[in-house]
Amino acid sequence: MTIASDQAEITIHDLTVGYTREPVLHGLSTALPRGRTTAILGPNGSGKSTLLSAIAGVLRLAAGSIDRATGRPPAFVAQRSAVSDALPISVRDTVSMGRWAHRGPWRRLTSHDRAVVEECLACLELLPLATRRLGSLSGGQRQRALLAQGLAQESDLLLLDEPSSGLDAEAQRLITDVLESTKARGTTVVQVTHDFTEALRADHCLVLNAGRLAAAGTPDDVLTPQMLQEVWGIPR
Ligand SMILES: Nc1ncnc2c1ncn2[C@@H]1O[C@H](COP(=O)(O)OP(=O)(O)OP(=O)(O)O)[C@@H](O)[C@H]1O
Repeated sequence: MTIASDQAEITIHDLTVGYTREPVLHGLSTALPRGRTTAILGPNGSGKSTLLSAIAGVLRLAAGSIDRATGRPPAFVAQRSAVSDALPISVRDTVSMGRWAHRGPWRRLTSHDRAVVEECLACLELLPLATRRLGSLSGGQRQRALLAQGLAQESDLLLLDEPSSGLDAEAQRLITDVLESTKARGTTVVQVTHDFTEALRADHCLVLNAGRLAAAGTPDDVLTPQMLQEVWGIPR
């Protein structure tokens, strides 16, 4: 499925990007629909997180372009392993940092900022943990805190690297519900995932294989038995 240019939030043209001189992604061109959920799938090392980081603007492109329909900075929720355990900040402070995108670092938050923070804590069921140190939380609790920080940015583009991995069923359901209501408010959600069930709920899928785009389209179009065999080696 191709996304019409007036329906695209992100248009990627001939993207080549990597960390060393050897590129990880090679000549990738595609578009991601606005106000919808896109799942980025592929085997380990296929370049999913690299693509997400490139969209987030934290990697310098070796060639090609990534264009946004809107100019607002995206909210980027990295994998939980990217966040140091040593940070001596509370869960509420962590979520408040999401407001820096609007206010600037260390500025006093307005009453509106504080209301957004409390709303994001509540929607991820974090109010009972709000005064706890981020580093003292379990992995799943911390993952929820980082998602709440991403939501507090109120960006129209939410980028998530494996938001549900390692979570119990209840936390996964909570995150699914939160992402659904985020999309319902018009936010474009892009998430890296290894979970086919999660991908089947997305509106759009990108499949990467060895740094190249293997397929793009609706889950039904893309997650075919042939694709599962070709990319993941899952027997038909
Ligand atoms: N910071 C880095 N420096 C150098 N190489 C990196 C870095 N991050 C990733 N790579 C390399 O880029 C390639 C793609 O990695 P990436 O993390 O994008 O894959 P992925 O599809 O997200 O993998 P996974 O499913 O294991 O999370 C891998 O070969 C990896 O070793």
